[in-house]
Amino acid sequence: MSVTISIQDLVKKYGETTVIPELSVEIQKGEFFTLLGPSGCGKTTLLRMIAGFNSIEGGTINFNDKVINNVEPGKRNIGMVFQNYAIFPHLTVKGNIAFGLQNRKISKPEIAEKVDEILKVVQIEQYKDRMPKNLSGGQQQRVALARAIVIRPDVLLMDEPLSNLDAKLRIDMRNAIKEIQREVGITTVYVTHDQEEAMAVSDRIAVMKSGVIQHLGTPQEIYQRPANVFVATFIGRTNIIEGTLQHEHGQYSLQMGQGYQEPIANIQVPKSEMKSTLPVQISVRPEEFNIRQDQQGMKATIVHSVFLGQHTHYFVDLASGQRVEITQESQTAELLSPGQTVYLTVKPDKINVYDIKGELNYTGRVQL
Ligand SMILES: Nc1ncnc2c1ncn2[C@@H]1O[C@H](COP(=O)(O)OP(=O)(O)OP(=O)(O)O)[C@@H](O)[C@H]1O
Repeated sequence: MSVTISIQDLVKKYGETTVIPELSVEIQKGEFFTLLGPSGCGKTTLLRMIAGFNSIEGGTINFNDKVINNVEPGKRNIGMVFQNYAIFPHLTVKGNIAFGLQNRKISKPEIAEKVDEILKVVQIEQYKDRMPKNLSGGQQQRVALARAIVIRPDVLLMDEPLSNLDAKLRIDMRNAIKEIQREVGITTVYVTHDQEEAMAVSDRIAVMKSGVIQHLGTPQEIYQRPANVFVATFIGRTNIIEGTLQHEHGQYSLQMGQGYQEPIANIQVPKSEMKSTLPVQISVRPEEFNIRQDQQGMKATIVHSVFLGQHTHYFVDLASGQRVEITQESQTAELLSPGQTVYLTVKPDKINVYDIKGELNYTGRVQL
């Protein structure tokens, strides 16, 4: 029941093209682990390798201590849920869920008991005798999930399971999936390109680009200290601003925009790159700016505002001409008007400073 998945130096090639070059990761027992990244980054390819549907051109996949590279898919004890449900249209809900058990030499009363138990877990007991065509998309997806977990798999693999559902149902279902996964405790690998969905369900996320894991961490770590500019811009919204990092008497300060300099702690620049002035890219999330009227900070001009109830979203031009997005709690004070001059400061501990290529986060833990 439930395994650790260790992936070592895994390589996937299609003909001459390498889609995954030497990927290593360890997915913990019972963990909800998500592969997140843009279309074509190799999420599905990696999931299919874990399932056994794709050949492996190098490296190993282990379930606990056992190498499963050459174990056929049917013998890996895996449950799978796909985007298109893949439930049998000619079987009832019960029939669909029982299907996987009927091949497993389990007695009929025992099958009925297991099916009833799972119907409760995924909360579709009242539909057990219905045909799939008489169910909503969300209910069909619950059937698919029930069918995948009723066999008590060691690993649950899900590939974009919610993408066919409408926006509200997607949110309800992702909460349901998270709850059910927690209840049954199966090691789960989940594929999505939707960063909000990934943040909502995952214990840890691997953000991928071109077959390479760019950042592996908890949703909080990935949001607050993205490893590089690609991750910072892929997860949530952010502003990337050019600036310079000054180093004097062992202290760092950040120059951003005209006339705005802020001492900054927790900076680690590799010795080989250290200069007294280093051009950098700075990532500031919209909610980390302070808008001020007291001439402290970067001078900027309000372009327009969008009132969203609890929050107001401002588009603001810096003196350099760069437009940034700022989210503020809507206060009782009046909205700032287009054309109005304001001053911006940022919370220094919340910003991320990257090398000029955007590849290395000087603010995070980096290898010196
Ligand atoms: N059978 C195949 N033959 C050749 N190339 C393939 C094959 N399957 C996938 N690829 C390529 O491998 C890369 C990774 O594809 P994959 O489907 O794993 O991406 P993905 O991250 O799951 O994308 P999406 O979110 O669009 O499903 C892509 O460049 C794709 O074109």
